This record gives sequence, structure tokens and C-alpha cells, in this order.
Amino acid sequence: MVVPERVQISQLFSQPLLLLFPSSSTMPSSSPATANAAPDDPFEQFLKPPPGETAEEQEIRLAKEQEALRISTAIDASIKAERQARKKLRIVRLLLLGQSESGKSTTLRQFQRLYTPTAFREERILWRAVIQLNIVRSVRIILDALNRPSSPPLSPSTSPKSHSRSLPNHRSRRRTSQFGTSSETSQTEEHFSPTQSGNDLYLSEPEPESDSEINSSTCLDPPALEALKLRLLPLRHIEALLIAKLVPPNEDEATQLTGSTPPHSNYPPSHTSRSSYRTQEVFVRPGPGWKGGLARARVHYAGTRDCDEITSLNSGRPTSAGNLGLETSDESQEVLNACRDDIVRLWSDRGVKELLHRRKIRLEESPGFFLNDLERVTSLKYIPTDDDVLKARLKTVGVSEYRFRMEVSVGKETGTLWDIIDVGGSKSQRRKFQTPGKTIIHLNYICIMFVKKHGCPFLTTLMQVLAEDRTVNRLEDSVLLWKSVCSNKLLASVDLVLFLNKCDILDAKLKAGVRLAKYVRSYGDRTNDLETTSKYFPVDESLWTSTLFTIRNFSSPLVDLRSKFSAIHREYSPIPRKFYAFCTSVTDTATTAGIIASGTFLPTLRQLLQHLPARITC
Ligand SMILES: Nc1nc2c(ncn2[C@@H]2O[C@H](COP(=O)(O)OP(=O)(O)OP(=O)(O)O)[C@@H](O)[C@H]2O)c(=O)[nH]1
Ligand SMILES: [Mg+2]
Repeated sequence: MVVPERVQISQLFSQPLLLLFPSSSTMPSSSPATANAAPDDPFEQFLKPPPGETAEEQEIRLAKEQEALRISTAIDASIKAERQARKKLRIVRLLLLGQSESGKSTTLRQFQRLYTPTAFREERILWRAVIQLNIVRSVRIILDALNRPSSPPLSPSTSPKSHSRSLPNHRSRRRTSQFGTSSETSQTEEHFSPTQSGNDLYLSEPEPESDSEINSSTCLDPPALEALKLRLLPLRHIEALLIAKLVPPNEDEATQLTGSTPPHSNYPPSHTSRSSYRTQEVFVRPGPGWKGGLARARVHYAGTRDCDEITSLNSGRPTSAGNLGLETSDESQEVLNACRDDIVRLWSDRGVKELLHRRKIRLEESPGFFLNDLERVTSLKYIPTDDDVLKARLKTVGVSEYRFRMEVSVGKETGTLWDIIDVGGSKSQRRKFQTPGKTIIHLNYICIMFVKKHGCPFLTTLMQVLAEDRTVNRLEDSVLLWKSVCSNKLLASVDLVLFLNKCDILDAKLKAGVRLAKYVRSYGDRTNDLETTSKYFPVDESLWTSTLFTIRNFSSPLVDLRSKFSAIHREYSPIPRKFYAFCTSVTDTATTAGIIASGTFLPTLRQLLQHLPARITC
């Protein structure tokens, strides 16, 4: 172990003799130091042999003194070794900034998976509750869509049969709230908008290609659907239970919905308005509150920068934490397991799929989507896989600081201490980070900036607005954030790494046959693959200044997005510094690990790691 265990040192100090000989320069009474001491020196008086000491007592005393000296010398050597180890210790500091849902926390989890695999494995079970909540939320979104009092007119392609079947309540003013409880509403017809909540629903321009996804043969008639909704009622209880489990008792903010929910309500209200529907994401503060004691052993929050904590990061970890929860009964898992067939029936129902499609709800592309894995994730013995943990959605609130030391198995960077700050990406959260006095910017941090590049479908991301401020376009918001990071004087000496994340979503779209040229006329007959489209990201200059823009903008000349960000970086950086940009898909464990192995993933960080000067931080 590079750094000596603190606990051992404190044990040594607890030896009473150490009080007599606190350092190697303090010699026993017979030493020259004490011999030269003034006669009234209290220390000298203290060290004097007791009057009338027998030869046997003297022998014991001298033996004790020798032992104390030995311990003292060992402590000195240990402290020296610790100092040297600290000097050799490489610390990589990252600050993760970017929009909400851009993948910052997922990247953090990837770092943990790759660099501290044992700890990551041990914590997987703790993510089960988050995944359960993600599932419940997906079901709730479907039910809310079904329960909307009215719906847009059906497309001609939709059969009359499916119309009458899939919209059992929609002509009535009576609505059924989430998980099936009925209530009156006077709500008028509303069309869904591009973003629905803290989690986007990835709504889109209608895509004919999506019709192929509606291939279910099952068809629930209205009474069957109503009965099914009733059977799903226990999920309501489970949602409340999960929130109670994940959120610390004194945590108001965590359950507070930006809609009309009272702070202490553990369950969101019925979605009777567009705004409440839009803001229904329940979020919890990642950390001890939900990870409990296990996380407390290694998760460190802003403000807790004690060296002792750093050195004890990997100590005291339960050895079988990965099995935690399996021995105890898990009510949520049991309920989900019991509801599994009904959820599958609901999700695979043709009428439901048509309704979601008409309402442009792309649930399967929204974060924390597990409805296609129900058989596995609702089984009673389910333990989340690495991929599941990366896919799970847990919104970050506030500023969290994570420190972990690379495990031996990782390779040559073993022992490197990672210090990663993850900042909640919604605008309100970012403000906290920027508030004077609360700012936590440590020089030499590498700053990673994310842009949710290609949400789904491709063009809609450009047209997406922020959930919290619908006048702000997502890409434009990213640009503004990028400008503020580049021009930040405190970060002037920090190299910037830009991740254009979620490229896999665009890739999947292209592979599924979505032709970019259909949306971007100027794309012409260029190759319809990820590489080519990534280079030709359609951005009109007006995008950088306007708040809202329309599809017309996309027919303008194509601009390489990376070049644009690079240009901003050059223009706004107070002093010249390095800039790196990568297209990433941080949820992809296989390719990410492969890329790391090949040295192309985060080459900047690896380089920096190799050339990082020795540094003592505390
Ligand atoms: N398909 C795909 N999904 C991703 C990728 N990166 C992240 N996600 C998913 O996107 C969702 C949001 O990711 P987070 O890491 O929670 O986003 P964040 O930036 O931390 O968001 P805030 O905490 O709100 O600031 C999660 O469900 C992830 O699994 C990616 O590269 N591809
Ligand atoms: Mg986050």
C-alpha cells in the first residue's frame, strides 16, 4: 500500500510511551540532549529516574524507553514514506459540466467501472432501486398518455378499429390519473411538445420508419385496458416506497417537483396540466442518502476535502456488498415481478404503441428505459449488470465530488487518485455551481464539457428546448455554457475536453434507415453513416444567436460542430490552452473499454496522466 494506513499510525500514537518520546530527536534520559538540559527543565525533571529506583526497575524503564524509541523511529519512517508516496501520487481532477442528461454522471460511472471495478461491482445492487424507479416512471408515462383527456386526430393510416380501441377515455372529459385512479378534469386538448420533462421523451417529427416498430399483434379492448390499469395500481405505492428509500428523510429538494408538488409530497400529483407533465422527473441526490453506509465509505462531497478521507477511500469496504439486498426481501422487486406480465402487455399493446407514436413519445429512447428487459430486470434475483447501471437514470442535484483510487488490476495508472466533480446539468443546478462563494473550482482540473449531440431523431435535438426554459434551444444553451466555461478566468489554465455524446443514438437511427438527407436537403447524397454525418452537422450561424429556430435553418450550409466549438474556445479562452473534442457513447461498455485499451479514448487524459507532475493536494 502506497500510503500507510491511518489507523495504524493512530494506534501507535495511542501508546502511552509515545507521549514521553514524541520524536526520534527526543532521547532517553541518558542522552546528551537531556544531559545538557537546564536543571529546572520540566522535561528533564519528568524524564529523571524515579528516586530510589532499583536496578530491576531501571532495567524495565530502560527497556520501555528503548521500545518507545523504536516505535517513534518507525513512526518517523512511516510519515516520511507517506510524504514520499504523496509526492508520487498522481491526482487527476475532472470537472464535469454540461446540460442535464448529457451523460456526465454516466461518464463518472464509466470511470468507476473501468478504474475501480471491484467497488463498482459491489455497488451494482444498490442501483436496483433506481432501475425500479425508472421502470415505474416509464409505466407512468404510458398511463398518463393513455389518460390524457383528448388526443390529436388520428392519421389516415391508423385504422378506425385501433382508434376506438386505443383511446377509450379520450372523448370523455373524465380522465384517469396515473395508475388508474379516476378524476374529473376540464383540461382542453393539448399537443405534446418536444420535451416533456426533466427527462426528455425524445419527441420528434413524425417518422414513417417508426411505424415498423408498431408490430405488436396484441390489442387490448377498453375494458381489458381499464382492468389492467387497476392491476397496475400497486406501482403507485412502489413509487412512493422507492422515493422514500432513495431520498434521505430531511431531503426536501430531492423529491420536489418543479411543478405543483408540495415539497414534502412523496408522490407527484396527477398530471392535469402541461407544466406538471413536463416536470415530472423525480430526482434524488446521489450519495450517502441512497447508497447508505457503503457509499459513505468512498463518496466524498464538496467541502469534504480531508486527506484522511482520501487515504481511507478504499479501506473498510464490505467484502460482499454485491450481495446486499438479496438476502432481504425487496417489496418493490416483488411488486414489479407480480406486475411484470401486465406491464409487458401494456408496453406491447399495438394500440398503446400507436398512441405513443401519435403523441411522439419515444419512450424507448428516453433515459432509464428498461421496458424491453422486463423479464430480466423484474426477476426476483435480479442484480443490475454493468450496462444496467450505466443505463439507469438518476438526475444529479447540486455538486458532488467523487474520489477514488485506481485499483491494481487496471494497469499502469494504478494508484492514481481520481477526483471528479459532477455538477447537476439543469440550469438551476448550474447556477448553484456558479454562485459566488459556492463556486468550487480547483485549478488544474480538466474540464469536460458535454453536448447532447444527437438526441433522437437527429434533427429534433437541434430543435429541442430545455425542459426548464422552453425558450432556450438545447444546442444554443450548450454553446452559451461552452462560452462561459471558455471565458472563465478561474479555469483559464485548465485544458478542455469536449465530449459530443450519445453518438450511438444517431448511429442507430442511421442504421435503422433514417436518411439524413430527408431532413437536411443540403446533405444531398452523401454517405448516410455516422462518420459522414458527424462531420457535417447542420448548424446555421443564426443558431448561435437566436433562441428559437425552425426547420428552415437546416437547409443552410453545413458546419462542422467540432470546429465551431474549437473556434469559440480559441476566441474566448483568456490564455491559449489545449482543446480536444470527441464523439462518444459513454453507455457503451464494450466499445468504451476497447477504445481505452487501444488508447484512443481519452488520450488526453492518459497523456496528462503520464506527464502529470507530482503534486500534493492537502
Ligand atoms: N444511448 C446513450 N445513452 C446515454 C449516453 N450517455 C448517457 N446516456 C443516458 O442518458 C441518461 C442521462 O445521463 P446522465 O449521465 O444521468 O446525465 P447527466 O448529464 O448527469 O444529467 P444531470 O444529472 O441531470 O445533469 C442516462 O439514462 C444514461 O444512461 C450515451 O452515450 N448513449
Ligand atoms: Mg448527473
